[in-house]
Amino acid sequence: INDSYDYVIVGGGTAGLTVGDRLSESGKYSVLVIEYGYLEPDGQRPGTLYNITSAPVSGLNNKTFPVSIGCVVGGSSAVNGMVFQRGNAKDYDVWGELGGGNPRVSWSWVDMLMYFKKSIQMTAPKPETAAFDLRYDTRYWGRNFTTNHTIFATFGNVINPKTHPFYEAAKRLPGMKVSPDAGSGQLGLQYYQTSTSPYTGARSYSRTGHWDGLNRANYHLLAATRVSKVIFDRDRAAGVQIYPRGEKARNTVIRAKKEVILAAGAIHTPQILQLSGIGPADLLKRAGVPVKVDLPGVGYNFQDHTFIPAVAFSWSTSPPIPAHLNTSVVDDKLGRTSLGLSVELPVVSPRSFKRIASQYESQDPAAYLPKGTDKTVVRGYRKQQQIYAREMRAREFSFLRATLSGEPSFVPIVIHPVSRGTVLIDPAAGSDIEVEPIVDYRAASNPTDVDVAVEEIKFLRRLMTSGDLARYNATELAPGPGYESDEALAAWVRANTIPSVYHPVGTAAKMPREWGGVVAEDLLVYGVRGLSVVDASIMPTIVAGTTSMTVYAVAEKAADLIRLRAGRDI
Ligand SMILES: Cc1cc2nc3c(=O)[nH]c(=O)nc-3n(C[C@H](O)[C@H](O)[C@H](O)COP(=O)(O)OP(=O)(O)OC[C@H]3O[C@@H](n4cnc5c(N)ncnc54)[C@H](O)[C@@H]3O)c2cc1C
Repeated sequence: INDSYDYVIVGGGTAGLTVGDRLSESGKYSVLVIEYGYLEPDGQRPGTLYNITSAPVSGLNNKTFPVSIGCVVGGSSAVNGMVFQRGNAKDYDVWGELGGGNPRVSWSWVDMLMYFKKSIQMTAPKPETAAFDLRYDTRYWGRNFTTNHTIFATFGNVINPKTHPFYEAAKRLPGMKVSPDAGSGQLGLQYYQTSTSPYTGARSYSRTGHWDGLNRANYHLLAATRVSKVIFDRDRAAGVQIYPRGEKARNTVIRAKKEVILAAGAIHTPQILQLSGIGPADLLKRAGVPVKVDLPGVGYNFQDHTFIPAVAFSWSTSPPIPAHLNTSVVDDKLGRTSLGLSVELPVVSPRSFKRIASQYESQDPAAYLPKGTDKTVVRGYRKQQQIYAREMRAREFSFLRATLSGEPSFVPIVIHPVSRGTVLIDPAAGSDIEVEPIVDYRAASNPTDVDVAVEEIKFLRRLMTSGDLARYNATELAPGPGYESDEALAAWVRANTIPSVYHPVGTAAKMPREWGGVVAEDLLVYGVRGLSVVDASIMPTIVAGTTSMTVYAVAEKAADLIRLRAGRDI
């Protein structure tokens, strides 16, 4: 390990290793990735997570919840569920809208699609799945198999035939579409991939795609090492202060000649920024951290998907499976391909979507944000509110995601929540990086999210009791009898919602500074030079799918932006 590098990357997770690989591949720049987790000899150890408990969530009956994030080389991509989805095309167009109009950089769907194709190689489904209406289109994917140094999206070899009756029934619900490809950015029914190597059947993640086997003299990884803060020469990020895991007294500094890149994820990136003096000034003062830049958005705009673990039914007789699909279901190394739904609000709730949109639109934007939220952050939220209200009435923005497992039980996800939480250092802990930040999901703090969840339950009831599936006389087990009124359902939602699908995003948002943004369109942090953020924190709004695929694409795009400015003084 050297004393200085061109690029110092904080966090060897999903984004960190992707950027590290790209910046080092030409051989021109030296790159160091610093990761708190261990480089596990077996490549992964599921369950290697930070030990964080959330603040009590007042909208969910004051319960606390575990905050799961990977703590290992590979970060959350080493421990995640490997469900590999993108958001809606509209999600990225909204990112463009929330960019404030920088003519040189665009984050809209067409631009991001280029990076989805660069970052992920898709392997087509096997002939065994041909009997199903599995739609895919290679135009949405990278198809470069000349190297193992990539991330794979792979279909399983088999499909559970029990999904078929659900597919047929859901397809016939009014307004429902079938997506041409799970990566097309379009809504509807879709069979989707997992992040699995087609060759080995093992997890494909940032370590296998962007570290293992590269052996470049200019690409170093320092594992089991904590970055405690960014250090500055006047207004330029000059490097980071680090210490070996568990040995806080052994501080040293590694210098960055070109840029410090924060890729510590949506929980720890805002923590490091705040402990480096970049954040809401009043919070930093209370914690005794000298203020470098008063940037009120750091740690605000926190979003995650919320879900209900079971909206459950039982059959009196299960739907029959057509003989041609009823082949023996043998799980092989690639596992099964799953079937998902991505549904817009007018289809989830033809009766109530206009009311929900109008009520949401007319809210005072500060009403459900944390007390004392800075006016710039409120302004940014107002923008998001206008966009979300518009999209609640439109057909390109999903509000429900669920997997159709083949069993009469569902896990509905509020995929575009409007509540916003915070990730803030604990002022009582001062500048101690070992004390985890206070993670306040604030899920369901905005009643609109509860309204949407109630409509999701009614949608699933319609799927099970009308149309194709009506004849199987499903009995509802959860919520169950007695939950008819919206009020009763809302109370059930608050009692049963989990505030995180492990998709934390948004805490260092890419938005204009006057809208509470933390990074500009080029991902450079406002108010200093030579410091950028490249991870899930930069998403201004959460996407309608699992988040890792979007993080890979963000990292690929960021690497191009960073290389572009490498010759300039920033
Ligand atoms: C349990 C779980 C299940 C999930 N399931 C799915 C799924 O099925 N599909 C999907 O697409 N997504 C899933 N996700 C989410 C997805 O994996 C994440 O959104 C994505 O990986 C985040 O990438 P990132 O680069 O922002 O952060 P991470 O990959 O979390 O990387 C951040 C890294 O920074 C390191 N770090 C933090 N602080 C410091 C410090 N001070 N010093 C040094 N290093 C530090 C961390 O140890 C970590 O390795 C899941 C996540 C979890 C945790």
